[in-house]
Amino acid sequence: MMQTNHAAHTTVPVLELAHLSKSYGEVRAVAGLSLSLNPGEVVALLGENGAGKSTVVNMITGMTRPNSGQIRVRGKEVLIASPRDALDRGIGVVHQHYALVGDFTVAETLALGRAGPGRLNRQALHAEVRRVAERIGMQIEAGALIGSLDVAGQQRVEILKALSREVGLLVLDEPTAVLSPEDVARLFDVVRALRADGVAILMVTHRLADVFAVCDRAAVMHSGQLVCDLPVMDVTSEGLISAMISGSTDTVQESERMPGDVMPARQAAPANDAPTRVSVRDLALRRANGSQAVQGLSFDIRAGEIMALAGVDGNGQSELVQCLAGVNLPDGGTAEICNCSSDGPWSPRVLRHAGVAHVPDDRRRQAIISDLSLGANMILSHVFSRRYGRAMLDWSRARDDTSRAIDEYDIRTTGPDQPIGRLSGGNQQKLVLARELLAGPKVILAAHPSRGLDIRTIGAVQNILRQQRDAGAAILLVSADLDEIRALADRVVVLAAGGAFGPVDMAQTDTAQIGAWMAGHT
Ligand SMILES: Nc1ncnc2c1ncn2[C@@H]1O[C@H](COP(=O)(O)OP(=O)(O)OP(=O)(O)O)[C@@H](O)[C@H]1O
Repeated sequence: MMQTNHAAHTTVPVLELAHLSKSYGEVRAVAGLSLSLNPGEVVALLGENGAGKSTVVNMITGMTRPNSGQIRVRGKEVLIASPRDALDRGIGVVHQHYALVGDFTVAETLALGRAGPGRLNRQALHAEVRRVAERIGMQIEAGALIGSLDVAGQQRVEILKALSREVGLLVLDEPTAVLSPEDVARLFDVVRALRADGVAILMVTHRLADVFAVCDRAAVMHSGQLVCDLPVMDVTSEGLISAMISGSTDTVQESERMPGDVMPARQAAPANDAPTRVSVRDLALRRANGSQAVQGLSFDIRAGEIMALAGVDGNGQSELVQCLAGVNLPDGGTAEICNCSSDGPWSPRVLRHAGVAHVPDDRRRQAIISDLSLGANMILSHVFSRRYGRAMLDWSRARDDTSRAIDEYDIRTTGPDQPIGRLSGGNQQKLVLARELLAGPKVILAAHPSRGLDIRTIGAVQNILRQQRDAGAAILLVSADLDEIRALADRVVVLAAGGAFGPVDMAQTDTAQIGAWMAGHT
């Protein structure tokens, strides 16, 4: 178990990074970064997309090696050779993408990867899960199947997994991005319990609310460098935003801001006679494992309207979006999009042809091919439309579109020929958005469009979605982020606890009500 003795807290930092640098070819991802974390300290690591945060995490957790500089764990210089080596040294990490196996129970998951058959004693394992969970006030059932847990539950398992080892530092990579407000509050309770236990926490986040809610210090990166490292009580949101955007805590010049910083008013409510573009009636959907994901769901989306589909991941949102994108057929009821019906021909090809754009929720598995260039990834969604030619590929048009997207979306890359897997996560997401919105779609299925994006880019992306809406697109916005829903949606439907709440006009509800529905309360 991790240390529990407060008397054992010393001033020796759990982790010290000294002049750490990492380059990928010409790109200096991290340049001379020094940062230390004391026991029981919660430090936020902030920065725009491509600032170098993941590279720092990767070096700390043994995913990649620094080119120069030192890493010291409890005062001793170390070379962290692998993720297992990091764990052996007391450094645990909870990534954004959980690598859990659905058929195992929580207790079995903790046992995975440990040597020795004696370890698989079911009772002992269950007792261990309960012991670790209770100590940090976490609610979790040792016998629950991973596949039956929602995303917040799976995150709790990942935290438990790390804590079942003797962890002095826990790295949380964008832990709140996928959670409902209630689950965020629960996570923060766990973070506070860990802090009280002397565990240091490094939290990578794009959300300033996380910083002020639970962090002790805020460390901001800009272009690979640490430009601010201050106690949270000494910083303001404006100062942090300035540091992220310009690398200085001085006030940001107007010219440095992106258009999204200013939220334009709604141009006009969708006309009552606007055509219905998406219609879902009594829809039933199953998960891949056969369980019921959605039942009795009905709503319409008209041209020029944004409907938010709120809820914590795992409550049927993925199944719904995949059905509306033509990947799956409904298990019951019907879906109609732009005069195509799920009772007739229904496939991604048919629906793309009808004008449907799709920003999937799982970028790495569904939206991009990492080894291919940005230009080739640009082509992926437009193969059926023949935008880039029929028999011969119009490569120069694809490159032109990609170059324009790089400028418009401020994508940090060496150019259209760079493999997309080399970009930071946020910059990959920007290319996916640019590609999907390129051809003026009639319907946009946008699953977590701003997940992983920095605060400036989120504003810009929200403005682009508003422009598309004003140009007549019908938009289904899948989101767990109440600020995003409030900023964009005209109406909202919530999927939670196997049921659907709404749809309801945003004017007729408030974020407290939506948050309560997301938690499954009526
Ligand atoms: N494997 C790689 N090969 C080449 N370049 C890389 C690689 N990984 C990261 N980079 C580059 O290093 C820089 C820093 O990327 P990093 O992923 O650390 O940023 P980040 O702050 O985590 O961004 P985000 O918020 O978008 O996740 C970027 O310019 C990125 O393109």
